[in-house]
Amino acid sequence: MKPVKVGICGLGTVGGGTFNVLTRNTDSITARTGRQVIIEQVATRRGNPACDTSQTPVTTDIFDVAQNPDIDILVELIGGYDVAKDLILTAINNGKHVVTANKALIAEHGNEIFKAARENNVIVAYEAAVAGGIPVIKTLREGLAANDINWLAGIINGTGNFILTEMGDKNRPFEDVLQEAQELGYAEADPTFDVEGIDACHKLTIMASIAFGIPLQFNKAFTEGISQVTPGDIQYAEDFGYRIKHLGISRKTEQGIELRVHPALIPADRPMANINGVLNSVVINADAIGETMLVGPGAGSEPTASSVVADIIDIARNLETPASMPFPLGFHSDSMQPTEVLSVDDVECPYYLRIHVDDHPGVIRALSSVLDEYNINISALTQKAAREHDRHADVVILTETVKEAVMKQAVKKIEALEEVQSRVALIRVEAMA
Ligand SMILES: NC(=O)c1ccc[n+]([C@@H]2O[C@H](COP(=O)([O-])OP(=O)(O)OC[C@H]3O[C@@H](n4cnc5c(N)ncnc54)[C@H](O)[C@@H]3O)[C@@H](O)[C@H]2O)c1
Ligand SMILES: N[C@@H](CCO)C(=O)O
Ligand code: NA
Repeated sequence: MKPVKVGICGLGTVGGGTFNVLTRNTDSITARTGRQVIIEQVATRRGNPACDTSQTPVTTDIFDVAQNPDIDILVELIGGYDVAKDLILTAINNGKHVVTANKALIAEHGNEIFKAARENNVIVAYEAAVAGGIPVIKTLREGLAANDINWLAGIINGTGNFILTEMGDKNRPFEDVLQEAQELGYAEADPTFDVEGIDACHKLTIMASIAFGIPLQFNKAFTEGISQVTPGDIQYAEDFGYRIKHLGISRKTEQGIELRVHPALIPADRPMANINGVLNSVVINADAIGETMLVGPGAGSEPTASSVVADIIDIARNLETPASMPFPLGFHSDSMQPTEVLSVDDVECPYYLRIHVDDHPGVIRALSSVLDEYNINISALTQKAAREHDRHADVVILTETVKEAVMKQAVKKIEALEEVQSRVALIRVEAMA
C-alpha cells in the first residue's frame, strides 16, 4: 500500500518528541497500520537539537506543508491562535487530515474547525490536547460511549500540579518551580495560561463537550488559578488532613452543567490527592461503569508525542474511509444540546477560609457571628500566630456545605470587620474526586 505522508509543523517540545517517536518506532507503527508512515516534511522556525532531520526536508514556512500535495496529514504543533487556525483551515480546505495538540485553539475555535472538517470529509484529531499522554479523549469518546456520564473531575495541568507538589513537599518558592517547569518543556508559551487556570479550562471545556454532548463553551466556564495559593495554605490544609490540588470539574445537574476550574482541598486519603508532580488524572463517574480513574503524564515531550502519534496511526488506518472515524466531539453535530452552563454562585460545597486578623480577644467571636448570621456551620477552626510579638494571626476555618453566593456575602462582611487585615483566602473543598 502507498505510504502515509506526514508534515510536522513546529519542531519544539511536542514536535521534536513526535519526530523522534515516529522515527524510532517506525517498524511497529507500520505493523499496526499496515502501511508505512513517513515524515515527508518538517516546517519550523527554530530547529531542535534533539532531532536528526538530516534525511528530512525542512522549511521555515508552515504553509508550505498545508499546500504540499504529497502530504496526507498535517500535524500542527506551533501553538497559539491566529496562525495555527489559519494553518489548520488551509490544510482542511486542501483535503488534508489534521492532528493537533492545541487545546487553546480547539476549546475556543473547535466548533468552527470541526464544521470545516466535516464539510471537507477530513479528520481533525486532538488526543494530545487534553492531559498530554493520557488517552482521555479516546476513553471518553469511544471507551465510555455506552454511558450516561454524571460528572468528571481532574488534575489537568501538569505545570500547576508540579508547582503545587514542589511547594508543598519541598517548600520551594513558586517562581523557582515555575522556571523549572518551563525548562522541562511543561509550561505553555505564556505560563500565565498554566498558573491562572486558563489551560486547564481549555481542557475541561473539551472534556465536558465530549462527556455531555454540548458545544464547546470556553467563555462560559469559571476559571481560577493557583497563583493565590500560599505555602501557608498548603500547610494549614495538611494540618486539617487535606491536600490542595488544582481541579477541573464538570457535572450534570437538573439545572444545567457545572464547568469550573479552581484550586480545591481534597481529603488526603483520596486517590486524586496523591497525584503528584507533572502527573495528571481524570476521574469519570458514569451510569454503567460507576467510576474510572486515569493517571499519567500530563505534559512533556514524548508523553505528549505518544498521543500525537496515536492520532496519526488512527488516521492512517482510516485514510480511505475517514467517515468511519468517531465524530470529533463524540456526538453527531445535530445531536449536540446547548445545555446551560451554571454560574459558580450556584455551586454548593464546604469552604476553607484563611483570614488574617488583629490578634485580640473577641476576634473569633466576631468572625463566627458573621458566619452564624449566614447560617454557615464551622466544621474546624484553628488560629496560628503570624510571628512572635506580632499582634497578627491567621484564623483558618473549614465550613460545612454552603452555596457559593451565600459564602461570598459572608466573606464580604468578614472583610469589612475592623479586625480583618486583608482579603480572605477562599478555597473550595471537594471530596468527590
Ligand atoms: N509542552 C507540552 O508538554 C505540551 C503538552 C500538550 C500540548 N501542548 C501543546 O502543543 C503545542 C506546542 O507546544 P510546545 O510545548 O511544543 O511549544 P514549543 O514552543 O516548544 O514549540 C513550538 C515550535 O513551533 C515553532 N513555531 C511557532 N510558530 C511558528 C511559525 N509561525 N512558523 C514556523 N514555526 C513556528 C517554534 O519555532 C517551535 O519550534 C501547543 O499548542 C501546546 O499547547 C504542549
Ligand atoms: N502546559 C500544559 C501542557 C500540557 O497540556 C501543562 O502543563 O499541562
Ligand atoms: Na490525551
